[in-house]
Amino acid sequence: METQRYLPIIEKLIEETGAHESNMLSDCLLRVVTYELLFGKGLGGRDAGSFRKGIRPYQRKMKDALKKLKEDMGASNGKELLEKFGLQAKEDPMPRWVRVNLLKTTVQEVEDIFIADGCICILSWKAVDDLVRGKDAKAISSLMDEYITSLQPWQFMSDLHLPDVLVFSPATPLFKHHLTLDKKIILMDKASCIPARVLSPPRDSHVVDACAAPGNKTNHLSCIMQNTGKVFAFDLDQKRTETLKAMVEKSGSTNVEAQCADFLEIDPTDPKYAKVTHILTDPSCSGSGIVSRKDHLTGETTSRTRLKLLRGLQLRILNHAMLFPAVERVIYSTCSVHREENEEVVWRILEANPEFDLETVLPSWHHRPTKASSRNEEGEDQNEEEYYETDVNYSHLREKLDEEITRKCLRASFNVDKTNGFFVALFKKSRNFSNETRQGEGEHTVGEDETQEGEVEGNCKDDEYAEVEQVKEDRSKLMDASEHGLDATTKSKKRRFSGSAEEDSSLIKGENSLKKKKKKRKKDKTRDQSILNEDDFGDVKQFDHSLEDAKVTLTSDDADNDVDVKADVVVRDKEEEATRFD
Ligand SMILES: C[S@@+](CC[C@H](N)C(=O)[O-])C[C@H]1O[C@@H](n2cnc3c(N)ncnc32)[C@H](O)[C@@H]1O
Repeated sequence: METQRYLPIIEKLIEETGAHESNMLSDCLLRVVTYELLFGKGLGGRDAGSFRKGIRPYQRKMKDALKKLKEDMGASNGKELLEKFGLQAKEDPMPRWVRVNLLKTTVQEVEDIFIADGCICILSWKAVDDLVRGKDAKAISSLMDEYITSLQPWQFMSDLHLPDVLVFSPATPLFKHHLTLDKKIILMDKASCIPARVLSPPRDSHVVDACAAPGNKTNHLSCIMQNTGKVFAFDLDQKRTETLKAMVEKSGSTNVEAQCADFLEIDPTDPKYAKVTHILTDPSCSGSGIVSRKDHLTGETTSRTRLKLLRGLQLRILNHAMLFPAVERVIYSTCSVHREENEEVVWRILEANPEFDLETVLPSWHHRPTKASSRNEEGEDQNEEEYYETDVNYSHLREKLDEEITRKCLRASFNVDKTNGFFVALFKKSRNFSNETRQGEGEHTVGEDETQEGEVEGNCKDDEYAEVEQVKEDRSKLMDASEHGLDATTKSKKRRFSGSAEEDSSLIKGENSLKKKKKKRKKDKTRDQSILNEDDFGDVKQFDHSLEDAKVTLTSDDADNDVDVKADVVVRDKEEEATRFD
């Protein structure tokens, strides 16, 4: 790391003295040896013989050049020189994370190629299993931290959590490396490699990548599925879909069908998607976790309105994913540090979809979300009061879900994990909810079948049941409507969002049951009563209205309108995407 800090000075001296023309040391070794010679402990050690030999012809010139540089810059020692170069204040840089594209090569081959290039592998993939065996998540994390902070320039190692990920010392120039250009390695943050690996669709499965461009995770899915089965990859943005398609082709993913489409418009009941069991949702987010941006510190992305809008989109995408009839596992990720886009989304989704439970994301990972009751996760602007104040008071559910989410979801951050800020949740459909149960649900009204109500109550208490049921019914109506084309969908959505919550409820639920539950709920404070009602979805509603308007126009004969409105929706999305993370 120290060599890294001095790198601009070292490179200047190497250039000035012509040492880069030496063919006795590789580029990386030359930099390390120069650092040791000029700023470090020197090259007196017994093992330094061959390095001394390599640098000897330039040793005198280098020392003279450094002396002159210090004089010119008015620095009396190395530390002052660093300051003069403006390097002192630099934070620890991000290590270079690399995912091996297993469709084109192997981890062993990549290790060998970098070693042949003069890099030093301090931990090979072959040694990882033995190293982590018997260790718990906390021990694995601190081991990872020890290794990663000891990485010297041009050194690299295998990751301890993800088998196809390598990590290089910061600033290792990999952008133009032939392995990168050939897409044998993909330069992506370690945290971004977690969702596909955790979703882990088996060979031959059918998978949806709902928000896919530029396609890093799509290719990762293909790798894990060994190019078998099918990945349906969607992205709303035309240009980004082109990038996605290029990525798919160049990276050797042959099982991907990429399409420029709004995932929310994809009909889950289309027979084409009947076998979709795994869905990856990585929707637009504030991007506040991206280390290089740091704009969460300036408040640029933290506007509550913006976060609410994004959360609306994220909720809709996740809810839509859960409508696929055969879906078993849905993974959700963001590169945001905000609870609104992370824990709160999971919270609401769990309540609206009682047939889904959380699964622990990467059990060997230590860093988990902080409980809502304990403040101050780094970088977050929430506090406990705000968290509960802005939302419904979940009473007994609040603690249960808080506990569940903080135990099973995953957080990543630069300070703890040397990655971008990231969040991952894995939803799994519970076995109690077979497809038959689900299809049958639409025909039941609450209260008519106490057994069924009892089953659901296993997931949430009576008071909340009515609202959860309402959302389920909404969703089944949307599915029915989608079978009857655009007009029907529009009508159904209109019904859902144009009327009062009361009107909607009476459309959806058995009157008697509704009255019974409303009477009971009236006793409670208004804010406490619902789990996922229209207010909760205010943000979603806003999105719905925009799509709604679009659809209404689309039903007219005016083809120009058609284009304009579609463009309008895309523009809105693009505005959100202005801060996205690729
Ligand atoms: C965070 S990026 C996805 C990154 C991608 N998963 C990867 O790993 O390369 C979010 C993407 O979601 C797309 N998006 C947003 N809303 C969408 C929608 N309703 N349907 C499909 N794609 C959408 C955006 O265009 C953007 O490309």
